[in-house]
Amino acid sequence: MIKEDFMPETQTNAIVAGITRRQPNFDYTMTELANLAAANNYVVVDSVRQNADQVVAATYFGKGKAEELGELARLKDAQTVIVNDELTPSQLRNLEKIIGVDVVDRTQLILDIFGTRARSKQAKTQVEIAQLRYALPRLRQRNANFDQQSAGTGAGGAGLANRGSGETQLELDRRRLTKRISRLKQELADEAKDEETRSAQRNESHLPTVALVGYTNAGKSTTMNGLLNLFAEQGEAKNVEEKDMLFATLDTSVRKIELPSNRAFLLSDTVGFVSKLPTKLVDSFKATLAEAKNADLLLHVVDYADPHYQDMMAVTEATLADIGIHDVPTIIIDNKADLRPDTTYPEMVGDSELIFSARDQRSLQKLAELIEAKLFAHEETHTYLIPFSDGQVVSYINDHLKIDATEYTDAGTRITASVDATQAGRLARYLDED
Ligand SMILES: Nc1nc2c(ncn2[C@@H]2O[C@H](COP(=O)(O)OP(=O)(O)OP(=O)(O)O)[C@@H](O)[C@H]2O)c(=O)[nH]1
Ligand SMILES: [Mg+2]
Repeated sequence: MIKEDFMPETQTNAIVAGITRRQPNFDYTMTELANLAAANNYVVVDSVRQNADQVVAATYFGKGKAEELGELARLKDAQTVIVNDELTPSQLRNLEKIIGVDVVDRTQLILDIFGTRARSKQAKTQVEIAQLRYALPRLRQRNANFDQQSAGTGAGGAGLANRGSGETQLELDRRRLTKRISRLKQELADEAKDEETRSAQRNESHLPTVALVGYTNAGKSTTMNGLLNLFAEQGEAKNVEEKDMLFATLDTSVRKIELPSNRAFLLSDTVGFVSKLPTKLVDSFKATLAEAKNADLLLHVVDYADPHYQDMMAVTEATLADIGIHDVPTIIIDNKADLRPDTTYPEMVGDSELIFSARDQRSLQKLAELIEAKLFAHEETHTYLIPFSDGQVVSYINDHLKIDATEYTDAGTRITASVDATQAGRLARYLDED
């Protein structure tokens, strides 16, 4: 298990604040904002909302509300106000002036969490690009009160902020930042090319691919590990990290799963989603999410024990659509059923949804069966007669196909097996349909 190395000496009190336009999931996005804040080591001391049909262009909140927030911050000893949306640079600056404490928007908060969690070079680069793109238009504004920035909000390129004064210095900073963004993008593109090659090599046997997707902390990594522990080949069983925290996984891991029937597929685990995931971040993580895009089957893991699970599902579906993932067959996994009272599991709901617990062997078995049924639904069963002289064909079948029967006859080995279209073509000349 990887140790958290982000532990500020002092915790910062924060107030979370949002504008509701009476959208149905508003309460939920505020709860989530508080969770995101907690994940960033803020202590949330209050939650404030304003009902409004639209935001005020200059200050986001109305002036009265902003002043109220300032008073509340002093009353509650909060050093930061966290806003439930991405603010424009000028809204951020104006609000800070009125409120008198640091203002952090939802985007900054999520970027900070990703910054803390990123381990691999690719994840770090992806997060840094998103952070720099966020910081670029805010360079001047954030500079105005740079000295007041608290440590907890420093990930947005504060180190690159303009410390000098005057237009020239600012221009210089901007140029330096822009240059760094394009260099990082180039690095990422080069890596993506390598990754493509690697993934092609990994899948030279054209195994079907299955991708875990879903909300952060839903149990994707735990499901991956459960399947690995039951079905992975020796040496392929290296577990991924599972942890009770938001965005534990930022990289994509791919493992081979070998089913008892002899069939195999590649399973990938990747970064989770959250509502209003900043588009810059989604953009940056396109390479990481490519596995899901190219998958034959998606496993949409849902935290079925969370009262907001339906909101979370909607967010996941919207994010997938955003990334351009449409029409991939999907199994919905209602996970953590063990935490729900009076819930029976494993149990199917219709033919593509499974009430499940990643900590339960029978659930994992059932999931494996379901995946197998979905992936290989298009297969046909044929009987082949292979002469003894073609022993390598028998080996191929034994290694790659699901076999229903084997019989040794005078003319050769008679095997009944399931094949997909390609395999059917390859084996056509051995067909023995008497
Ligand atoms: N009780 C219970 N806990 C579970 C189950 N599945 C996962 N968990 C726990 O939920 C937490 C999150 O699990 P992960 O597998 O790390 O979640 P994830 O979807 O990979 O999350 P991210 O990588 O952050 O997106 C961990 O503490 C798991 O032990 C389950 O079926 N039952
Ligand atoms: Mg994970």
